[in-house]
Amino acid sequence: MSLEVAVRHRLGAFSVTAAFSADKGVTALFGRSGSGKTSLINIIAGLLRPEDGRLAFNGDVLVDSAARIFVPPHKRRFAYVFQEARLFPHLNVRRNLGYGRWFARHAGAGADFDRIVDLLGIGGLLNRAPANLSGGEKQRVAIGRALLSSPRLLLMDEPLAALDEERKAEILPYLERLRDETGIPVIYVSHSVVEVARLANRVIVLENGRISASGDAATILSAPSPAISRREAGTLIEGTVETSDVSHQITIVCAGTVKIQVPHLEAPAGKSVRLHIAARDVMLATSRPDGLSALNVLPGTIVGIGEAEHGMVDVRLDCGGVTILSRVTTLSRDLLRLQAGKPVHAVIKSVALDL
Ligand SMILES: Nc1ncnc2c1ncn2[C@@H]1O[C@H](COP(=O)(O)OP(=O)(O)OP(=O)(O)O)[C@@H](O)[C@H]1O
Repeated sequence: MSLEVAVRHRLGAFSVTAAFSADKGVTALFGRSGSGKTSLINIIAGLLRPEDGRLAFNGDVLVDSAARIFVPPHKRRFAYVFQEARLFPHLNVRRNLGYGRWFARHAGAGADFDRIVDLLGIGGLLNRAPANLSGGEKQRVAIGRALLSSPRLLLMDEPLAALDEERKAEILPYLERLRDETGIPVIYVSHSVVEVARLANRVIVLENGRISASGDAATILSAPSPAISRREAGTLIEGTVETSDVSHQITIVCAGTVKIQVPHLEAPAGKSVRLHIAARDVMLATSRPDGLSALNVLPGTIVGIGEAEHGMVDVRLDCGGVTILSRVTTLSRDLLRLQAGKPVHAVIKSVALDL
């Protein structure tokens, strides 16, 4: 599949100008609040008609301002999942799901009801009314309804933003299954590094209505960017599960020449995993520390040190071919005489797991 976008649109004082293409897998539109993500996904959905530009899906032209072509949303065969589930309150879950299927029948493509119900774990909810579902369950039903319309492309605008951390964690594995098992390409709007790190194959960074960077998730999320808040800055590491120590509930993940211990994973050896290590969770030591409870202490070399901001700097390290970012105070930088080329040890306090 291929989605080609080259559009320009003004909204009051704000304008979006973006050109990119997306293929299979999950493409994240990533950026801070107000950067234009929703405007851009609405243009793709057909909810906004761009003043200028062209949009094509698999060679099928959906928008061409010069040729006055504008295919309306319902004829694009794209499904849209919003921040809130927007279920029909008077219909039970089965009938809400059936609504998506009704569209699919009319589009001539049947979708496998049981498979999607199973994929999203909503089999036990079919006779319930939306009012009696948790936020996470409602959102899973909304995703199921979208999938049952047999879309050519699934558009998701911050589908987890309205949920608390626990509910987000509950839904993320279902989104991963959706990505890995359905083959439906997804455009996923988010401002969360954790979600994008976990789900996206490719990331398009938006700033002030313009694309400021794009590329694979590991590269984009590991590079300094105004789209990434200082709280979330860090590095994304691609690794594979090596072994598990069940008695200590620890799994060892290999990334390049480095081994990283993480909380126990129910995953077979060889499975690919992504780890997100936030810079604020990495301390530096100029010699190997002893008697420390942190499990991961990686020797490395300083590659570079960023600009000071609010008395803090980001120190970029090469640890056996793996890039790690550490946030330290400017006072520590000076006391430890940190500079490029200096060998140090990175003490990792916690690793976020992105299975
Ligand atoms: N109809 C409109 N008229 C004028 N300005 C608009 C209109 N719609 C959106 N904007 C402005 O365009 C900018 C981008 O909005 P948009 O919703 O696309 O950003 P976003 O990145 O999705 O933000 P958020 O993450 O907060 O949803 C904002 O400054 C917004 O106020």
